[in-house]
Amino acid sequence: MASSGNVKVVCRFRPQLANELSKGGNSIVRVDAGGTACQINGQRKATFSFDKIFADGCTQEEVYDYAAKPIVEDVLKGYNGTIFAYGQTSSGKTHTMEGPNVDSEERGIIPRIVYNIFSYIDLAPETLEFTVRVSYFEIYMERIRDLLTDGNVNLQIHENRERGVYVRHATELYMQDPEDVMAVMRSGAERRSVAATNMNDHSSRSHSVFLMEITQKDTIKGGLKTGKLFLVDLAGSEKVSKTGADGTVLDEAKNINKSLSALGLVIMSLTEGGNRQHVPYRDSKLTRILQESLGGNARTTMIICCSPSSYNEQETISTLRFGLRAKKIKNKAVVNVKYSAEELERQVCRQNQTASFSVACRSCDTHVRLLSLLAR
Ligand SMILES: Nc1ncnc2c1ncn2[C@@H]1O[C@H](COP(=O)(O)OP(=O)(O)OP(=O)(O)O)[C@@H](O)[C@H]1O
Repeated sequence: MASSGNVKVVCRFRPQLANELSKGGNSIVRVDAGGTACQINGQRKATFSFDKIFADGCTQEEVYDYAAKPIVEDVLKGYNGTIFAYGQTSSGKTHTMEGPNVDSEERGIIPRIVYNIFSYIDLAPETLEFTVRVSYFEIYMERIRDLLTDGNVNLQIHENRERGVYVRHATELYMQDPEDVMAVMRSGAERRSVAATNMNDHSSRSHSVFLMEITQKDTIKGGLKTGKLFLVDLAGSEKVSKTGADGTVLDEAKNINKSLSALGLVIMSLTEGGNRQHVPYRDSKLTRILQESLGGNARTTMIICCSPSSYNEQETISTLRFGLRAKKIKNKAVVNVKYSAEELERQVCRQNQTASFSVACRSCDTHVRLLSLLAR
């Protein structure tokens, strides 16, 4: 089953932070009552529309319900899904994806997804057997580092027909319950590259990718359905004059800005009348890993995180423009299913029986045998 659709773009404004207020920043954003348009009333006046806009004061649950829940439902039907957070440094990406505390109402999208997937599994019929596999890595200075083990610091990206684009030798762990996943996330988060800057005491210096792969086997009909879910917390773009970056933090900032530019170029080629035959996915590790999520076989939601403060007006407008472009990307998602030989036979027979011209039994048998051989 295939379905085409645009990337869904959700915008979230966080409250003003102390450092913005201390610089005399005032809120320049007004979100309309319908929650799909916002006005920026700063030095520049502009209006932007998205699938949904959350003003500061919205809850983590509201963001999850709109931005993530439908993608989780799709992944459980066998589609690939991606949710990623984009925005300038300290705009609230990690707050949105993980939250400040995974054990409270303030928990972010990833812990909510994990608990929801396992409650779905608990309620599913016993004839379905599930496996949940996770990996967790970061792209730091254009190198892929495994966050689930020490020393695995320069992983390579490969592609084949079976798996599509994947990170070779990334640790993959099978999970039994949500607490397992949360423990894995916590230990991965401890390995993440974080630094203090003038804009954020815990600024992520890498793009992190938390990948969950859910496979369901129908023990009666046979056949396997697999949905891959990419949960991506991007490093924030930053103006080094504002973050005060120097030394390693400055090198990190240059790499972050470079890979975010590569992401911008990919989005530009997929939209704005660009040449879809030559989308520069290979220009950065980030865009290569997100290849299927941007213009490919996935349901994708992008959450653009913004500051409402006049202090960050320019960055907010540039993030909102980025979101507008991303909204034009078209994906074509298909259910990843492998039928058993028996199920294929049943389907061919059904098709032959409903065809308007009748096919001789002998010919039908021939087809059935051929397809079941192919399926083995
Ligand atoms: N919706 C929110 N409500 C309350 N506080 C928030 C919200 N969003 C972000 N914050 C606070 O703002 C600060 C920066 O948030 P966060 O670290 O999530 O930003 P970020 O976009 O991930 O930054 P970076 O790109 O530098 O890693 C944190 O102290 C966080 O707690």
